[in-house]
Amino acid sequence: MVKESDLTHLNYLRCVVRETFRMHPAGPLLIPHESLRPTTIQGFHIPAQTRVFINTHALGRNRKIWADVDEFRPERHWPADGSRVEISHGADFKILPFSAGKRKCPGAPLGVTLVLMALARLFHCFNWTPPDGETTIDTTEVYGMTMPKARPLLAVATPRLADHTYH
Ligand code: HEM
Repeated sequence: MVKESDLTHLNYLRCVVRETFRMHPAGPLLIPHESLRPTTIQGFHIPAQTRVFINTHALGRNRKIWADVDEFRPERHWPADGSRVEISHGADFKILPFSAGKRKCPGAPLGVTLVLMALARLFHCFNWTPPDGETTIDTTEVYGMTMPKARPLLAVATPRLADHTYH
């Protein structure tokens, strides 16, 4: 069974999770913040006490940053030097699933570990197919403070390991 110590080595799975957060961030506008003092960022003036939203959903679909934005393509995150794929934001700030800075999600390491572990075990233990008669899995979302799926996920799990593994 997959162990926590395996997770740093599962680089393709890490790409899958990063790509999922690029396309489907849990909070599309993160949590609203307020500027304490006036500032200017890349020519945009932000007065003090302005409510600021970070549109991380738009960041993940920004065509100046990403090619083929609507394609789920985990390989795009594969590091040329073989280093570990970063799922929280890296130095380039190209995705911000947990926000950044001093109010960044303090649960990010735990969140990343739980998501990786759940997926790793589900992929290791089962083959997954769409329900009978369907060829794809519907990933349409509802926009709001969070982004739940529009329709419940329906997928068929078939065990792929020896029986005793599941007890
Ligand atoms: C995949 C899982 C998770 C995601 C995608 C996520 C995402 C986020 C985001 C986007 C924020 C807002 C940051 C901002 O203010 O801009 C946040 C805040 C926060 N998260 Fe998470 N989170 C996850 C898991 C967790 C876990 C497991 C915990 C606790 C064990 C946690 C605790 C918190 C807390 C306390 C804040 C508020 C931080 C503050 O305002 O200073 N999160 N999270």
